[in-house]
Amino acid sequence: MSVDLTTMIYTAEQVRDGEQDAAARCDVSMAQLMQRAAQACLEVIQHKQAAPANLLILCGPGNNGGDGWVLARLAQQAGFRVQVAATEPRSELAKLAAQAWRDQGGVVTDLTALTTAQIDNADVIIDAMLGNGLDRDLSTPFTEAVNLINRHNFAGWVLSIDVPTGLNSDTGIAMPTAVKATCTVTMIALKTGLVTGAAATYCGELVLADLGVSRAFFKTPPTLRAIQSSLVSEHLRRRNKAAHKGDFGHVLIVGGGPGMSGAALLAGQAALRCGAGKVSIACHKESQLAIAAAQPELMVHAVDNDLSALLERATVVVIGPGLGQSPWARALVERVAQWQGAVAWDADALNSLAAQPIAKPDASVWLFTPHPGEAARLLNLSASDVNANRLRALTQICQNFHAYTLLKGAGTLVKSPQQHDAWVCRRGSPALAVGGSGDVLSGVVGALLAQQTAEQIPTDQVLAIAAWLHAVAGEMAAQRGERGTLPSDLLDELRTLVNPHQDLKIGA
Ligand SMILES: NC(=O)C1=CN([C@@H]2O[C@H](COP(=O)(O)OP(=O)(O)OC[C@H]3O[C@@H](n4cnc5c(N)ncnc54)[C@H](O)[C@@H]3O)[C@@H](O)[C@H]2O)[C@@H](O)CC1
Ligand SMILES: [K+]
Repeated sequence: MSVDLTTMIYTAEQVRDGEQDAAARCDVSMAQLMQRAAQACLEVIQHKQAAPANLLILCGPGNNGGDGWVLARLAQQAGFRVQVAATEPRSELAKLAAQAWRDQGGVVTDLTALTTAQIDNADVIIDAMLGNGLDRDLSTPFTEAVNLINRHNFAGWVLSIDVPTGLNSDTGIAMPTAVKATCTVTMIALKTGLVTGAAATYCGELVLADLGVSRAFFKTPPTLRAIQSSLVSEHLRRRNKAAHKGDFGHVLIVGGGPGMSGAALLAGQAALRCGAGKVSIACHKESQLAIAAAQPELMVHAVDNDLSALLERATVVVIGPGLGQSPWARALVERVAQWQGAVAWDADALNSLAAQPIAKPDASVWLFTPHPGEAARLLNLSASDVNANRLRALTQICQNFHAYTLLKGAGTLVKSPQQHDAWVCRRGSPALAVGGSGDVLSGVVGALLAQQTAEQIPTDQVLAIAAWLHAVAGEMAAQRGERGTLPSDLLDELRTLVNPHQDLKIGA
């Protein structure tokens, strides 16, 4: 069976523990692995830049530096003009590799004396300062080197070996700054910190170098799995030609408080565009007219605090879009929390649960879609605590609330309460960073829940599929410009994406 190695993602500890074992099983020594790591980097450089070009290789104390020292030697042999600026090598392999570079006549300057002129003279900077051994905040001389590399006016490009220096390879957090690479060549396996958190700001293009041992390594179960398009196409097949609307569920969206009709409308439109059989909206009386006028396919009900009749007819509830935090909103939250079925919680519905928790009935399935601020409120933390370790925050929400959870933000994470590993969405666009985007996502979740039976979608895959659809719709809408894309622009794209098997050309 073929495995897409870029879909399985590991912590630094898993890579450290697993790589030695995998290397032994493949009968490869650690020195050979380092040689292969350097060779892989050289191939990436040669692909982008013909020799002779000026390479400046910055080497740190550990084996990340070791990769840099070996690369220096190989690159010089391949005809590049190579300069090395380094700190004292400390690991045995790095010491040997540094000696081999000097034996070849290579010149070394001290990293503490790195100058702007050295940087400006380079066509390519190779960052081999620190890799997955980073265990504390950067300090001199690494901070200064990172700042020099990140200067806006550097005309060349930057290759980081394994992990951009300063980026925590587990959390994707800069400690406190990190190299902004054009390209990161990571060894053996993708690390969690390269795909979530602030990773997208620092990693550039990600290249996986398997060093000939990845397949042995991948026996280790991953911490994250990348959501792939196949998950969508497996479940959203062509519809049965004899289908009727009752087959595709009835979504009840509870939200649309005074002045916030748009949020409920967007959620309702997304649910319709993603294939829900029927969509009702329970909103404040002040919002009813605006929503009903905007989308005739929506059934719009003004509610006080009695949802009983609507809940009886619903197969799925989405609560939160434009709900607000009034006593009216809280009464609806309390009523929905008692309902036994699948409930997608978002926005102020999550804030309400955070302020006054309510236990989930055993027979209910709850799905949460917080952004980091809402996640922080659910966990009684600050948003920066959540961002410091997104995977940990996600896991805690799943456990504390027994809820399937999607944590928004670049590198959206998804986890179910029963499973050890989590999903990461590697797709998306900064175009999605605009109010209303989350409302569309909750409508997508509602539509998938409504079609769960018809399409046989396991509950633990609903949020993963929703995250992918929303992210890719964002990418598609952003093709006309990231800035200024509106959540309503996603609706047409979603319609295309939820019909992956349909050839939309009209025949004779
Ligand atoms: N072990 C392997 O199988 C392979 C490892 N490779 C390379 O080895 C790297 C890991 O090597 P190491 O475990 O030696 O780790 P690193 O080379 O990332 O760094 C560890 C060293 O840096 C120091 N350090 C950590 N944080 C620091 C900070 N903020 N400021 C200053 N010094 C700091 C540590 O005390 C230690 O001396 C990988 O990232 C990869 O580049 C590759 O050669 C491929 C094979
Ligand atoms: K590095």
